[in-house]
Amino acid sequence: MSVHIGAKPGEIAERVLLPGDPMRAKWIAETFLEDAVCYTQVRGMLGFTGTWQGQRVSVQGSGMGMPSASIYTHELINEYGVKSVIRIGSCGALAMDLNLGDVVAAIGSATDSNMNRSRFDGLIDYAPVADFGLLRSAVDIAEAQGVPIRVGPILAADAFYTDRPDLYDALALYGVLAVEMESAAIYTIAARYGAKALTILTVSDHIKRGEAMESAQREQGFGNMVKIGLNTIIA
Ligand SMILES: Nc1nc(Cl)c2ncn([C@@H]3O[C@H](CO)[C@@H](O)[C@H]3O)c2n1
Repeated sequence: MSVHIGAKPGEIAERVLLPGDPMRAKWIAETFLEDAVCYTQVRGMLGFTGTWQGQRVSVQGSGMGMPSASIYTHELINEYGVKSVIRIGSCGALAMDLNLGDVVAAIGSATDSNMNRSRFDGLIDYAPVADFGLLRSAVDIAEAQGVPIRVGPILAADAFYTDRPDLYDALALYGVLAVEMESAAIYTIAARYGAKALTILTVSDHIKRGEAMESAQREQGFGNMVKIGLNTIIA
């Protein structure tokens, strides 16, 4: 086992979906995977391995925020030989032409986190980006599933509650579609250690319009995203 994941070698598939919420990892495993087995309950951050269309896939909770997501991404790749990760989660929309329930694929991820700045002594703004092959597959698969998918840059923020909504307005002028809290770390660590990464999100809130999804809507909306994620990671 690694410091934060209680799996034995070989118990985690090379392809891993990363929801932030461990209870959503459980829901995905129980709803979509065949023969799902829980391989870790360390700190309540559940992980499961099963099969999707006959292919081994794992689903691992990452927790909220880049420090937590960094720990799980690092250990999955470096201790368990994971080759590709797809974050699936929720986001708050900034773009006015996005609506609740829309699906977004993050081509890149701006961040206010210091985690990347400190990697380069604050001298270089590293650009965390998605793996192109996973992104292309996700777009093709989403279209085949009849689910429109919006591709663009997002913001991975350290704070959920911000005092600076004016900065979000400025980012929207540069085409930033939405806000979440993990993608920049997942992209950076996957690139650093030679794995592929993608983030697919469902718009659960509209920050500018002050709208939020009802919980029932969330489950249905997330189902489309999960299927896109599963079909993409085995493609
Ligand atoms: N900053 C932020 N803002 C909004 Cl409006 C969000 N909507 C969903 N999330 C995601 O959901 C969790 C916070 O509820 C985080 O993991 C984050 O990635 C959001 N994170």
